Amino acid sequence: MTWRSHNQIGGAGRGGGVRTQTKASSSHGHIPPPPSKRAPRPPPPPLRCSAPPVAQVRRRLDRGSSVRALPPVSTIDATDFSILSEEHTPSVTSSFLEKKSKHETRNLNMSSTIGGSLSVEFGCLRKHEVRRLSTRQGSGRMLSIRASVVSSPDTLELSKANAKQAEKMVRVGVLGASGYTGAEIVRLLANHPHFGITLMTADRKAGQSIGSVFPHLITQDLPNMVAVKDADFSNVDAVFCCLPHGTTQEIIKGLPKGLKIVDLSADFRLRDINEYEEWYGLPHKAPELQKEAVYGLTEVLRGEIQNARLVANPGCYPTSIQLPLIPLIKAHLIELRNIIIDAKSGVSGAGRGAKEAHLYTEIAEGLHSYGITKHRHVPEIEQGLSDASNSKITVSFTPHLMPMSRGMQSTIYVEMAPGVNTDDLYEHLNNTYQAEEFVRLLEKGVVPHTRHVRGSNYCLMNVFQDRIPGRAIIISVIDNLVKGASGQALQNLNLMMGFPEDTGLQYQPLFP
Ligand SMILES: NC(=O)C1=CN([C@@H]2O[C@H](COP(=O)(O)OP(=O)(O)OC[C@H]3O[C@@H](n4cnc5c(N)ncnc54)[C@H](OP(=O)(O)O)[C@@H]3O)[C@@H](O)[C@H]2O)C=CC1
Ligand SMILES: CC(=O)N[C@@H](CCC(=O)OP(=O)(O)O)C(=O)O
Repeated sequence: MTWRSHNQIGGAGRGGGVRTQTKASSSHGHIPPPPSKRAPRPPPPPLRCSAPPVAQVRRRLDRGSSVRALPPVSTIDATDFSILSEEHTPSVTSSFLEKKSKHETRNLNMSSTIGGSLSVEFGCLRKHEVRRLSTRQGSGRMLSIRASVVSSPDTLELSKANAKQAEKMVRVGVLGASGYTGAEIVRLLANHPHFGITLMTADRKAGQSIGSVFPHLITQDLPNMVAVKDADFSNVDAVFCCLPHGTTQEIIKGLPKGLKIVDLSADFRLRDINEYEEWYGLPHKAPELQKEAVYGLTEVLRGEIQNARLVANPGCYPTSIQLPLIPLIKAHLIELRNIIIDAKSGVSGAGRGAKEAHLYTEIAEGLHSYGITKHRHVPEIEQGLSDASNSKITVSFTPHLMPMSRGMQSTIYVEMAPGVNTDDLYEHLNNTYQAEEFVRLLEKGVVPHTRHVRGSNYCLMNVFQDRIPGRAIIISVIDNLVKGASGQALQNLNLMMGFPEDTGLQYQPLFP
């Protein structure tokens, strides 16, 4: 019996899934693993940056005695767990376990609440990666384990693996670290096991420390921000470019050619540079790089992103809109005409720079429509939808500013194809995204709200029947700064560097 795991549902992380297995109890309460689990395993392949994770650790939980870590079957940072809390319902006993300090014993008294016997196999845990998995035992009891991995001091294999990991640390530059998306990159990388920030740039705030610009990041021991012109890229393997559009093309053109780049601006998103010039009112200054750029809508273009050097990270509105619409268009479930999109954004979507339209007095206590018929995300949305249909699609799109700091909702009105109903749309989206970590269809009838994704990389969506026959309403929500910007950018750089795409992104939403 297998359970859905982060890696199994995480796309590029599929290389190693977290699996759990339950077993019936023996008279001693000690159940040997099934024969297939006991067969000698081949020696572990070496850890490589570009390889999917290989480490596995197997633990066996025995009735009333202990949680025992079996010897690592491969190079692994092993850790232990202690009971964090227990929850009881008439049919379910849940034990929430958490990692013990790395110097504590591996034998933990599990108490009788666990019952039965359980073998839990964690695939591919990486240092500092946090996973949660649940398994229902034969008795109907539920065991939930929240695990993270730290260095285990007691195996030689382990320290070798750690040394290899350290060698492979990716040195990351954040250009525009004093802005909202740059700060969000710094926050996300604080828990990334393989990416370390070696360079940060700013413009007006050049020369300042991260703690002075963003006190919430004071705990991060990072270099001071420098102006781009003073940046030393000799210590950098990859950059997140979090700069305003228009300034980005020339800066990226001047970067060393060996760098991997994820550009969060709009400068490389439109394949047609004439279209860029028309919608952005600027000449394109790096058309040759435009040809190389890969559009970074991760769940749709994962294969191309993996091999890219320069990724154009999608805009926040286009992300929330294309994720539900592209699969429906590809499957011919909706008509290509009369797609109407009503979208709302938190004010952080506009960046940190002071603008009159974004003053508290302009934003609070009201709703602010803008960019009607001419928002610069229209060509980006239409490019993605047209690619999906192999024909030119046009949409009606109206964005709004909401009196909230972060969050984005797109409410999308579509006509269904003849003979198609909302159950068909639901089933198709469900099938499309069931293996994805970060895109989730809610249960039927449940309404996605921006508060359900705050601070996380999730896109939640659902489909509703309109009162007008043949029409459906799709609601999609993201956090504009995470899945709409820095989170998706990190997902992409993970892929480009050969790591599971969810690395460093396992944040649950902050609620309430
Ligand atoms: N905010 C969002 O939700 C999203 C933003 N994006 C895009 O990501 C990019 C960054 O956005 P965001 O972080 O919100 O923007 P901010 O305005 O908050 O930050 C901009 C950053 O760029 C620096 N900067 C400004 N002008 C220059 C320049 N001429 N040369 C070098 N550095 C400069 C700023 O430095 P300093 O502070 O020192 O002046 C700051 O670090 C933009 O292209 C934006 O459109 C994409 C998706 C969503
Ligand atoms: C609320 C707000 O102002 N949002 C921005 C879009 C944010 C975004 O995705 O920007 P890029 O396309 O530049 O990356 C806007 O409407 O221009």
